[in-house]
Amino acid sequence: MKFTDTLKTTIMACHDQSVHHPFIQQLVDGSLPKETFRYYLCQDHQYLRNFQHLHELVAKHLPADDAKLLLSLGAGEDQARQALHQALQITLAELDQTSPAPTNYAYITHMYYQLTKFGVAVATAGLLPCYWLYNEVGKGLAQKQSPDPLYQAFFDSYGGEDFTTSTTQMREIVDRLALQVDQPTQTLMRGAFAKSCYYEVHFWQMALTKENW
Ligand SMILES: Cc1ncc(CO)c(N)n1
Repeated sequence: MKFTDTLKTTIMACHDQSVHHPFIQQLVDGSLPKETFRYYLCQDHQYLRNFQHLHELVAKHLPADDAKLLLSLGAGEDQARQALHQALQITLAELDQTSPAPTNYAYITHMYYQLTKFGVAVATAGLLPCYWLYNEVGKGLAQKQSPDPLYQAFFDSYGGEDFTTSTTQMREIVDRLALQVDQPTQTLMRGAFAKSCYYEVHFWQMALTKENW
């Protein structure tokens, strides 16, 4: 069994909590207020910027092939996001000026902490739920047809072939890293993964309540 196979129960629990969460349910039935989705997109822009920066930091510690692969993973998502930003007329200034809300801040700082405290293998495990969860949610909701095409486009971008390939590749990177570390470090990798899953679920709640300081 590969290392990431042992994480399946954790990610599927996170998936179940996500699809039952009112934020996702309201995207599916089209009732989510546009203001709430805008809030989510602005917060998520901040999240993704830091997520990308973490990819750059982690890549410095990986063999050249995996470093290149890691840095190529997020490209498709950027394009899908730009389309959503345009549709909702969210400006670059607005995206840049958004300050991370408490849950977002906690998730971001958690990812940096895993890297500085425990190193590259643990940090990379902490980045994996981001791919895996959205891919599972996207695959499950790709055929649902939300009455709001914008919301359906959001799901479709994560359920499609490109993001599925990125998710598989990220799992393979984590599997290769797990083979190179000892058992206690594998336990830390599981811990980083589980904490990120926790924050993923709370990210929906943060958006739904438009959490603020
Ligand atoms: C918080 C969060 N997790 C995962 C993804 C998927 O990339 C995202 N865009 N945002």
